[in-house]
Formats: sequence, structure tokens, C-alpha cells
Amino acid sequence: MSSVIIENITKTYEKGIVKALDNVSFEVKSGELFGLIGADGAGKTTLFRILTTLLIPDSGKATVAGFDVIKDLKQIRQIVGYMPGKFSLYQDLSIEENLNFFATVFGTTVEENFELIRDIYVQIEPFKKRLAGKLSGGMKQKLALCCALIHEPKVLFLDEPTTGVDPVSRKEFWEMLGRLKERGITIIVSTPYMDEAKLCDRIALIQNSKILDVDTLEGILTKNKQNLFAVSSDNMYQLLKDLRAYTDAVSCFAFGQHHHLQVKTPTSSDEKLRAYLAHRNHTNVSIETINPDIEDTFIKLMQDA
Ligand SMILES: Nc1ncnc2c1ncn2[C@@H]1O[C@H](COP(=O)(O)OP(=O)(O)OP(=O)(O)O)[C@@H](O)[C@H]1O
Repeated sequence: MSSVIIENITKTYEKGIVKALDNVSFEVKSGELFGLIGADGAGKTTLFRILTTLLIPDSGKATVAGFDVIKDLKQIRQIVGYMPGKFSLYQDLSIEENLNFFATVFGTTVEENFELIRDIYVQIEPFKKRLAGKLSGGMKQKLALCCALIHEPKVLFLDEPTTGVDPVSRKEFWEMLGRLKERGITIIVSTPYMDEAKLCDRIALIQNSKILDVDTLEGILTKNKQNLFAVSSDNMYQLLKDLRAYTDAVSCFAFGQHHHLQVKTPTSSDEKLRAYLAHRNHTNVSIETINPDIEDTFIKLMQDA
């Protein structure tokens, strides 16, 4: 059963000049941990605001747990938890006060739903008198998650919860999401970090207001096979230019210590490429055939779009 259904949602700002969502459609199944992956400005926050009834789309239809995001906003607000990317906490209230405040707004108490947040809350409880404004990034993130959970939502929307958070806290956060999923909560989480795709049941890739693909990570990688070489030499700057000018090149991008070169021919030999680079006076050349990862695939989908 689908928990969230999005059909042809379009949203613009500034009298139609800025397109934030362009005919977006996909479904999230009940109990899924679903990732919305895309760079800054792709449209993730706009979609979350529409699904949590804070914004009205220009056109299209969406339902959350069967409720319509325009007609049934009261019901939706009772059953969703939303952790916005920014400003979800009252900085001059303490941990304890923030939590009590959010519980009261939803007509519940911290005690009533404590079991749901216990795991997360025990980690910040020693600091419960501290003002939210004085907490570290990781602690703020845990408190914000507790506040989004305190009314026991059926569907949880988390907008870039791990942006700007250290790697250890990021890992812990995803482990917490795994435990919440086991309790049957549908979770939709947005992130600009491609490596977090592997932690989701399914993902939607979003770029420039459009959905590029929706599937499992494996599904997306399998559908978008490409012939790739990881190439390096002593002169990486010139190498990028030369690889882009290579006759068999489709595209080439810098990836850390290597450039990833996509070639047209499946049987393209590295010998031919090696000879070409030698002719261009490159030294210390390394060429390796590699399988594309999610970042390579995202770039390919962007080019195909
Ligand atoms: N209130 C607004 N007025 C005008 N343009 C806006 C507004 N909110 C968002 N936009 C624009 O809409 C597009 C999508 O923005 P959105 O915030 O939804 O993306 P995002 O993927 O969440 O990125 P970010 O993490 O930077 O917020 C961007 O071009 C953004 O500049």
C-alpha cells in the first residue's frame, strides 16, 4: 500500500519565473525508508512543504496516508512529523522545554509517547536544561527528531537532517532511522549526500525541479550501465581537457584523485586510450575500468535529461 502519492505536482515562485517542481510524480510505500536525493535548489524543501500542507502546489495532486494535501490539511498535520532543514527548534528554550512545547501543540505529553523517542532522548537527556541554541549540530539534530516524533506520526518527513553534521553523528542518525522504520513509520528523508542512497529502501533522484528516476539503488545502477574508466596522470588539469577531447569520450568529470571517463564503445580498450594519452605527453598514467556508482549515474541521468 502507498503511504504518499504524488501526481504531477508543479510549483513555481515569483509569479511563475522560478520553477521549483516540474510535473513531479512518485509514490512512497507504507513503511518504506525513502530517500529524496538532490543538490541545493533541486526542489526538495518545496516538495516537503507541500506534503506537510505548508505550501499549496500550482497544479497536481498529492495524498499522505490517504488524505489530500489541500483538502485534508488538519488530518495530515496530526499524522505527519516534519523536521525542517532549518529553524525547527526554539533556540531560547531548553531541550526539555522544546520537547514539552511540541508535545503540547499536538495535545499529547512527552510521557505518553516516550517509548518512541527513548533511544534518541537518552543521548541528550544529560543536557536537558541546556538551551537549544547552545547545543552542538548533532545534538540539535537529535532534539529536532525527538520533537518531530513526539506525537507518534505515521509519516515522518526529514529535510536534510544530516547536512553539516559530523560523520559519526550522521552514522548514528541513520541507525536511529532504521530503528524507527522497524516500528512501521514511513520515513521520507532528503539529502544532498549521494552515499546515503544505499541506506534507503528506494530513492528518487531530483535535479532542477525534475525527478530523474525512482527505484532501488541497485535498480538505478543496473538500468544505467555505462562504460567507465578511472584515469589519472601527473597533470590532472590537462588530463581532464584531453580526456574530454578523446574521440570515444561521452563525458569526463573530476572525481577525487581520478577523472571518470565515460566512453561510447563497450569494448573500448585502455590500450587505445593509453596510446592517446602518451601522444599527448602525459606521464605516470593510470587507467582502470570501473563500475559506475550513484554519483556517476546521477551525472549520466542529468546529461540524458
Ligand atoms: N520562497 C521562495 N521564493 C522564491 N524562490 C524560491 C523560494 N523557495 C525556494 N525557491 C527556489 O525554488 C527552487 C527549489 O528550492 P528548494 O528550497 O525547494 O530546493 P532544495 O532542494 O530544498 O534546496 P535547498 O537545500 O537549497 O533548500 C530553488 O531555485 C530556490 O531558489
